[in-house]
Amino acid sequence: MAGSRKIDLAEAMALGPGWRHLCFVMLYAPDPRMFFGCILLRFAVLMQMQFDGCLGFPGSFVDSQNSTLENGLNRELLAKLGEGVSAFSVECTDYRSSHAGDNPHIVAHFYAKRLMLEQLEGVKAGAPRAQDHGLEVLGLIRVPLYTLRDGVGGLPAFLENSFIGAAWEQLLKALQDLELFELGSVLSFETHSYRQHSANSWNLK
Ligand SMILES: O=c1[nH]cnc2c1ncn2[C@H]1C[C@H](O)[C@@H](COP(=O)(O)OP(=O)(O)O)O1
Repeated sequence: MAGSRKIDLAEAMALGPGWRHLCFVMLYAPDPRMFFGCILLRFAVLMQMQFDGCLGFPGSFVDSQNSTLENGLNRELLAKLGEGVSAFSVECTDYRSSHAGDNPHIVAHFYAKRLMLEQLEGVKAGAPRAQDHGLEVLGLIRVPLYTLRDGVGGLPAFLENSFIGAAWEQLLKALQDLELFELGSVLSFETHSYRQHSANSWNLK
């Protein structure tokens, strides 16, 4: 979906039945714990490993004709992540952005939902019992929001993985907008991941 444009929700919903709606969500929670006794974890941010080895966010196409996008997304989360998601619901008032691409006619909606750490842990604990676990979704991944002393380990190395669709851009934009991580320290125009993804950008500005 290269060359997509940012649109607001009302405009997206007025596009008509020829358009399909993709919804994904980044679940995250403040995490005050320390890693190895010296690395502050800051936030727990969840992504998932897909069946094809790519990293992405939970979600999929949702039916926008018979219910709201958020209801469709919440049902999808139940199938992909299991009963742990019944402790909350994603709402249109949460962090959200929408991008429309004309060929094919798809609108991609990306949400971020802030949870309490216990809720996030509940999602992780329940995921192995979800309907799609082990088939489409191989497991939940925690995004490392730190850099190791070598300057490579942690988030910079994580960003070199393979990501599906616009997941790489969505992750970075959300980390930046929600001020979960200071990206300037890990992302330079020289990095492989930056060059790789900016060439296939969804222009998520
Ligand atoms: O996390 C994501 N962020 C952005 N785009 C994504 C993400 N995960 C998948 N995708 C893209 C890839 C495909 O173009 C569509 C649909 O993927 P999926 O939900 O796997 O749909 P199917 O069941 O395969 O139709 O979204």
